[in-house]
Amino acid sequence: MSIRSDNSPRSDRPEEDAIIEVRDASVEFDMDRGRSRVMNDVSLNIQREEILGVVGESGCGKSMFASAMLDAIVEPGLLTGQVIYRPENGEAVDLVDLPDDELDELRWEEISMCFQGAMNSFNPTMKIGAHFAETARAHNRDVDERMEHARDLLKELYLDPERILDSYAHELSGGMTQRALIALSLLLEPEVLVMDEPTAALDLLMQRSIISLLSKIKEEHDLTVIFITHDLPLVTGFVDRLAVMYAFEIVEVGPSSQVVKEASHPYTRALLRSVPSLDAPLEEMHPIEGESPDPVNIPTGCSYHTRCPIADERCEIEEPELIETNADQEAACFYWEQAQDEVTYTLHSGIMGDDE
Ligand SMILES: Nc1ncnc2c1ncn2[C@@H]1O[C@H](COP(=O)(O)OP(=O)(O)OP(=O)(O)O)[C@@H](O)[C@H]1O
Ligand code: NI
Repeated sequence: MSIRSDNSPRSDRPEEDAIIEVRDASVEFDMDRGRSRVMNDVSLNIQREEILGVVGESGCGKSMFASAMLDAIVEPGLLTGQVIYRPENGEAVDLVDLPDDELDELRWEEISMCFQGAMNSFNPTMKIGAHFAETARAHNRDVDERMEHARDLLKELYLDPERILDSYAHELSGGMTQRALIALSLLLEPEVLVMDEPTAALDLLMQRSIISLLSKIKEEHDLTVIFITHDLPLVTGFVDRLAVMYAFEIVEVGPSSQVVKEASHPYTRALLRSVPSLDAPLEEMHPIEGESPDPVNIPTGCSYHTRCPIADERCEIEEPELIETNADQEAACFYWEQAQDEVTYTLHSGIMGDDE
């Protein structure tokens, strides 16, 4: 295994701080309609103990990115590039060419994932408790001792451990199932937790309460969290950094509050503009016009040029790289400075989270 260190994005902090380095990672599917590239040369350092939010429209590749963090792309999808995991005390490994048995060990123990749709993550014929016991057993842990830990985790998530462990998923509410899944993913005390739309099916109150629980759990367990969502305003106050995906690529990344206040990429700006305000009249809503790209037919040049109000000929031909636009902030746009003037948006209350 060779680990390259030359092409890290400029604004990222030194490599030693990164717990996961994603380098030129792509995912392809061979389909009847042609080859489909559903993640396109993504490079990003995930810093130890940060909360990284990954946002973008439905179908832009967020779940592919999440699955790549565990080399868990569904068959027959093919992941290429590098996903280097750097444990605090130990040798770095590239998950992309790690043997299956080592990968199985690393999942849950080092990098854990809550997949999209908590309900489907539990086997309907098994009680919740059996999932915890099974996970401990599969990783050769002392089951009694781990079940004790499971009870503590469930309590931390304001659940009644005995009731939850003795129930089937369908006997619980969506919020309870989701919290039980979070507890399960923390059972083996992982370093990194990847959460794919963990609050999508829940009401706003439950979404907010799960997010505040996650902040607490993150501090207590020194976790690195990758939080995937299509709901930008939900996470801006909670995540340290935001990565914005469009058409299977990261088009902007930077400190969350800075990206929200001074977005560089026209797509990020359009996304912020499209956020509905609770008190604004309907006619003031601005959904992003046009359709999100088809992975079999990605536009040439900048893939956003077909929807971008400031795109010109250059954007149709040349593909923009991520460039630094602000301290620790990068965007993939030739005309990001122009976008500041021409793609306007207003921030309304709520978008920065409750505490700002
Ligand atoms: N098994 C598969 N085979 C082929 N293409 C797939 C497969 N799963 C997903 N895709 C395609 O990959 C692209 C990225 O999908 P992905 O699930 O990562 O999007 P997403 O951003 O997570 O969307 P959502 O917000 O709806 O969850 C989409 O165009 C999707 O149609
Ligand atoms: Ni998804």
